Amino acid sequence: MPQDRAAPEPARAPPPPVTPQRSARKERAGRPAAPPSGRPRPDAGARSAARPARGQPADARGGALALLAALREGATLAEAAAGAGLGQLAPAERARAQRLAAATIRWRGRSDAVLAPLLGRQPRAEMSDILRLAVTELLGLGEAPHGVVNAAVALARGAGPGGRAAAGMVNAVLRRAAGAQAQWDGAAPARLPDWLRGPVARQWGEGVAAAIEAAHETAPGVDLTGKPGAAVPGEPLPTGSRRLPPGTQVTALPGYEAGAWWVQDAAAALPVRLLDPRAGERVADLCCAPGGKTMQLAAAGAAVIAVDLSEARLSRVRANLERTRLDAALVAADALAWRPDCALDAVLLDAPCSATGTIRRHPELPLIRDGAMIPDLVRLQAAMIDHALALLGPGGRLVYAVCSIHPAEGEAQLAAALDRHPGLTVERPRMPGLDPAWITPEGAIRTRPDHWGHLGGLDGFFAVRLRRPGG
Ligand SMILES: C[S@@+](CC[C@H](N)C(=O)[O-])C[C@H]1O[C@@H](n2cnc3c(N)ncnc32)[C@H](O)[C@@H]1O
Repeated sequence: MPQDRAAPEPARAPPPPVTPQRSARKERAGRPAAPPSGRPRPDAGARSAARPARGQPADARGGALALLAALREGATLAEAAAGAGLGQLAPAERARAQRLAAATIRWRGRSDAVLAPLLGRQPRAEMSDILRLAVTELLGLGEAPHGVVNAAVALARGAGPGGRAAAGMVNAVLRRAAGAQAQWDGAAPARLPDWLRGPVARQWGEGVAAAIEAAHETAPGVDLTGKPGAAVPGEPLPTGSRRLPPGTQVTALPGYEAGAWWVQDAAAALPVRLLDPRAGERVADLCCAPGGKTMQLAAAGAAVIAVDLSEARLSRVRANLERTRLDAALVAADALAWRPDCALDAVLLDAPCSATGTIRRHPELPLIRDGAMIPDLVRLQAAMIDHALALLGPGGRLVYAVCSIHPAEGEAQLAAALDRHPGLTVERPRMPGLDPAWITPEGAIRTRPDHWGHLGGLDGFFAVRLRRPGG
């Protein structure tokens, strides 16, 4: 993502887990983890765009184009960057390539508005990417026109058959685009895709849909959650998290080595605060990786069983627990098949979802998803809620959460769960710092990317605390 950091534990999974993952994977006995383990920054100066050798990007611009090409094949930016897309680029160039690609996607509404009147007909995809990247650099990042235009022309020339002919068009279009700052500034942000915009606008109105689109143009800051009493760097946020500027390198900050805190969006930190775990309580974190919420639960002193389907992703939970010297029993299992040996006091279900609340950090998501997965996700979430409730003792509590702004995964999911489970009650949030406007009429927490605009926004999340009857 645009952040130039060796993200050791992002709050959310880098590739948004939009596909329901279920398999008849054999349950493995839990064992305790080993005890003590942006707005994209303007880049200085245009650099030369060397021609890629044998398909490998030669510099950050070539890398950005390789990432944009991978998105057309359905990859996320993180997947593309982790794969072969960036070839042998040095770390600083890789980071710059990622920032450029993310900025190009984030601001595509503006670059398309600038380019549309300058183009006779739509160029092929590679040329469109070269043009959008260059317009983003010129008008979004304020880079020097001659360097940006020369680099784009060189990239166009090297872009396969027809490249030499297209280079003339790229040159002419960009020389005119360089003077279109007013069109850029006045353009609308990229629209949400219809499959998401429709439900969002029906739930909260056209104005909110537009505000969310505007919020998606801003790269998120880096939020930290600390252990109780720990000194945590960054500006304090009302809900207890701390915020650092986008792109902050966290590994050099005080407290990193000591494991005093971890990276977690302020919205992602709310579900565990809503659950309010107590020392000694038996709590399951049913979809735990990469472990931001597991660490919160463990730091509160709960006896945590952290379950995830993916062994590979569980290894990140293990590494995070080691660094923070926190403890949880890790279980690789399908949450729908897993059962503890005795009833639980509480369950945190941070369910697989469309991840549409995280478009600020995954700006490519609207380009690579078509909404077809929503019904399957809703069915999986409902089955997980039912199973999670069955794991609780009488009076036990369940927090259901999703990093989604699709109401089918949040508000409608809650209504359906209450219909299926007579006697189940919603417990309204009582945490400090919560904006009362985020509490729904039913008593759930609903954050959206357009909230906290004055503080830099936060992810879209839905979280609700449910209590089983009895106890
Ligand atoms: C939204 S992420 C969880 C983020 C995590 N709670 C955190 O705060 O760091 C969803 C997780 O659900 C896991 N998952 C998906 N299907 C699952 C299933 N059937 N059983 C258990 N875990 C599952 C995925 O591997 C992914 O790690």
